[in-house]
Amino acid sequence: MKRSGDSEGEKRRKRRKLLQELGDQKISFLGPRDRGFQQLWDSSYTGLVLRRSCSLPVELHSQAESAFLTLRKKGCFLRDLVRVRDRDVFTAVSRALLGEPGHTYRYLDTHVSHFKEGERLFHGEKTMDTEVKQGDDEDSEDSKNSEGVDSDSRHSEDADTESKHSEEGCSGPKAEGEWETVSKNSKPNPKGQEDNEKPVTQLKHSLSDYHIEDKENEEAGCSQPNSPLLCTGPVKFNVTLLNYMDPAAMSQLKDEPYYGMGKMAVGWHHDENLVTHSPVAVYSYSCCHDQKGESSEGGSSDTSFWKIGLKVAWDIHTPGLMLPLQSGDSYYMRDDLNSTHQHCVLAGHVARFSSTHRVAECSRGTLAYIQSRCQEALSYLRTDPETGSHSLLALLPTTLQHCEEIHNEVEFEWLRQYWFQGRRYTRFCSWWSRPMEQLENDWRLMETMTNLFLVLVEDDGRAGENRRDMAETLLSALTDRHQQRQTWRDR
Ligand SMILES: O=C(O)CCC(=O)C(=O)O
Ligand SMILES: [Fe+2]
Repeated sequence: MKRSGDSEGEKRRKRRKLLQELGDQKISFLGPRDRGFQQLWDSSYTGLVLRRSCSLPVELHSQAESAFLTLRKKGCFLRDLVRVRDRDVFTAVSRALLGEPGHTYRYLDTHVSHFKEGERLFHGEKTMDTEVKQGDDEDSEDSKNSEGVDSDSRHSEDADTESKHSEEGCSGPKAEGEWETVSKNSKPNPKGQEDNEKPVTQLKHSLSDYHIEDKENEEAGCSQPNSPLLCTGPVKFNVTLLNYMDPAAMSQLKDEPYYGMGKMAVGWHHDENLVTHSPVAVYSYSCCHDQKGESSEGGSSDTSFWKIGLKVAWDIHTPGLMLPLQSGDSYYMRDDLNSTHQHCVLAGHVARFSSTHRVAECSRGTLAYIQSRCQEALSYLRTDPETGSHSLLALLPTTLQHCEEIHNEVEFEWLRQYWFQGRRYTRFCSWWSRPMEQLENDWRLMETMTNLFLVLVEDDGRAGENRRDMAETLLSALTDRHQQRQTWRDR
């Protein structure tokens, strides 16, 4: 989902220029209590749709809640170490990724989540492995709010939140004893497993259905005025990224810098790596039902609410929009909203889960894809069945170039990404272990190929032109690999 082809340098320049223009001033933003809010929404934030909690079945809310709490209890939410402007930083929110078997999802340059079909918590709904790629937004430094802390702190943090929630009885309609039942059921009992998987799948299906009867919702007081959903759906979401954060356990949240909207759980960003105009649907669940925020003075701008911030990308003149969310509310970013605008998540006072659904662009992100790429490269390698010795079947510079590109792709986009943090998820899901071993074997054969190419160009007996081309191609591939390996070593 590239909004523009700006290079990092250009973005930096643009950002600096805007910040200079802005000086010390904050840009204005509007919330629901402010006059002109709806007009601003209609004129500058079309594509944003709010779907109130009451438009989804009550059972779905309570099932989703059980699923979230069980996942948290099992430690499935992990903070991702992402790459932001050449720095590695931990996301403030903890995440888990669900999706099709063998599919991966990229954001901000790292494999983050890693589950798969058949595992206890996710059968029926599949988990996957996430790659991260450099963000392309102008605010990529805060594109995901993050802080450089040791990953181990996450464990104590999760433990803290768990006990905190129990103490405060912050579990919404469910009492603590019932969470126990959920987690016990989910272990040995297949029926219990299904109970945990279904809600996430069901959420995805409910949110993918665009045919919301506005009239019906209006009567129930559910609809947001002037924000009809177009009947374009249902859409087939292929990625579910779950987020979790307890603000009480997070002491170093950044302040939203441009508008003064408050503390950010997720900084300004565009969602990356989606098919063009993929809608993004987000279900928001906060652990205490925001009663405090609703009734207190200041209402929606009350800091106890979780809120979404939206802004027009590269624009310091259009006011920002701040949308408070009550537990069970969902919102959609439709049409080109995600590419023309940025969004952030503003932390409320209680712990909150969100289930985000998207259509990821995954043509180069599946296991089947990388396996077939490896086969392409290895088709130029012959192994003698008798001796096991290897030889090259094609000796052209273009073949060499092609093989070395695949070699780099499997090493840097898959193996290193996996070993960097994708592997953390093996304790919940071993699905990727075997395929990764196979990819590593393929990679090893490609190392053999590189050595054979090297022997070839070092062979003084070989004729001039071709040998020179081969040497140049090889040198450039090896230099590139060397640099990339150095970057990974530094990480
Ligand atoms: O939690 C939310 O409401 C949205 C989170 C988000 O922007 C993301 O995961 O990309
Ligand atoms: Fe997002």
